[in-house]
Amino acid sequence: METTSTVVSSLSSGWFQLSIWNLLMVIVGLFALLLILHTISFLKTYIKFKDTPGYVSFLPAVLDALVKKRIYVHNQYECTLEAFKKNPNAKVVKVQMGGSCQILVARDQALIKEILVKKYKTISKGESLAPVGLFGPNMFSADSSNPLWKKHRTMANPIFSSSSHLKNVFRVTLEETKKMLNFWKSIYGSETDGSIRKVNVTNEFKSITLNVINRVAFDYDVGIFDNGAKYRDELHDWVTDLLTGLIYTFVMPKFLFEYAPFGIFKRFRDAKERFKVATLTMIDKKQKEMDSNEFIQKDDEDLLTLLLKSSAAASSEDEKLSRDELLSAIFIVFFAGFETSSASLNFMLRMLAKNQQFQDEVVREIDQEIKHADDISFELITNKLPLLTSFIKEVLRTKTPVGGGARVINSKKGDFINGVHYPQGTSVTISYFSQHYYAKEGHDDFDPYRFMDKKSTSTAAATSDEVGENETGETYGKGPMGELNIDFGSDGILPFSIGPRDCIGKRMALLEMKLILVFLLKNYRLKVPKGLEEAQDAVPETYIVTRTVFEPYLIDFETRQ
Ligand code: HEM
Repeated sequence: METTSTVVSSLSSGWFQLSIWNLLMVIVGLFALLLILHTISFLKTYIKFKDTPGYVSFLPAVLDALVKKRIYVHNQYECTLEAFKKNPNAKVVKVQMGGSCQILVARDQALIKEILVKKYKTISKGESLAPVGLFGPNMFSADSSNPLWKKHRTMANPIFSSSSHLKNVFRVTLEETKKMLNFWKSIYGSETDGSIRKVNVTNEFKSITLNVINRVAFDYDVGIFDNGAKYRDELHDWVTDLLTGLIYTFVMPKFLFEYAPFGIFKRFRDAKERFKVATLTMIDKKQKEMDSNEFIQKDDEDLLTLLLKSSAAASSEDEKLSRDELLSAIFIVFFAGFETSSASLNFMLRMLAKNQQFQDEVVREIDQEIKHADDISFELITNKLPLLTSFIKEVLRTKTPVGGGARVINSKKGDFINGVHYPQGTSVTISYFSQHYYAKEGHDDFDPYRFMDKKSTSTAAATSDEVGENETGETYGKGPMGELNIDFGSDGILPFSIGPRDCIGKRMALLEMKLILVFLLKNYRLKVPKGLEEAQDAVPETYIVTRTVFEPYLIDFETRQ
């Protein structure tokens, strides 16, 4: 009996030892197989792009970023700039990480124009940004050859370009800025002279840009400033879950977002559902309003009204907008329309608070033009205050909000870039980040006067109210934006990209940001809070989607006497 049990136990422990050993062998074997496959893929890619100079890492992109302790997107931008620096004469470089490789373009305005303007249909978005189409393809995610893109872009264009709509942006922004200051006073408290201290501008500007985009584009009042800090925080958390989850969908398996009952996956699902319900309610409310006799025709109709009207007028079912299409159109304007502007404003406020002497000069410029904050006019914002305009451009240059525009070679025959042939499927990115570095030599050399002497070289319709497109789709004319216009030709920067796929909201963003700055500077002196100078200098910057900070910027708003 004893002998039998000893045999059994020694057998089973032997089997156990054997199975652990086997398991280890399987893991080592799998790892070796993965390594071999990875090496083959790395070598194949290396050989395919061997003629293009650049940055090469054996590690896949996620690991390369981990090793450098950088956020994934930020690492891509820094490696691109490194590649350009290492190859001082190159206009085209590569960034190869593991088996994937991007071709990147900067330094040559003619080449950038050729790709973004002339070739926008062949070197286009492809499916690279498909995940941004959360509720189906939209203006941002759809390829240039997709008729949906042209349809949505054409419908939305008047909202973001015409004089009457831009004046609406002006009016709404001014109203919201005043409300924002009262809101700040209620949550941060104010001193007897009205000064407000240690305002977390990184967080606060999200509220105003959210409010403005919703009112302007959808005639919908989110009302953040009419409710307390709790409502604001809850709304910010919801929106953050939606946007963070969206970014993760680019790099993590899809099924996690559909089924995983925990963490960001669940929060993202909940946020998406909440967005859907809120938006459909908004659509139904607007539709009811339009169906009722009380509907008032306005010449600055919002995007939602335009979309619903054009869908109602469509002659065939195909031309009508489905509910998902409407949802998707609304989502993209909301998504693209607030984070970029609030992040840019954050850096603008910080630069002004940090550079007191420069702030003096800007304030002098504003004081020379207007006596009182009530005198701020559309004309003042669009056509005057050249120093402030130059400052805004310099912040957009050095703190490039969107670091690159990803494209894919779509034509079967491939395409030539700078004389080199690249096959179909090659990822080609215009590196706005690197272009801004080379645009005026010296990315970190912050010079707010840099753009003072640059006059726009836009030829057609420079003084008219119209903004148009030439035969290649390049926008021309300053239109209602007057001098508040970024011209790639003379300024050398492209924070809003150029060509038919440029930022549809660029005029709105510039107007909104400059108006908020003028209103704040007319009423307050911006300062870094006492005792926090060093800590604020040390706040690290990064890119998550747009350029941002790891910790918030805090600003004192001291009432001007
Ligand atoms: C400082 C603020 C902003 C910056 C820096 C910015 C930047 C950009 C850039 C660089 C692109 C092109 C991306 C690419 O090359 O693929 C873009 C596209 C776009 N932006 Fe903006 N943006 C800003 C504000 C806004 C606002 C306020 C809206 C409001 C609607 C908006 C809506 C869009 C849309 C819909 C597109 C896609 C257009 C298309 O593909 O046809 N953006 N933006």
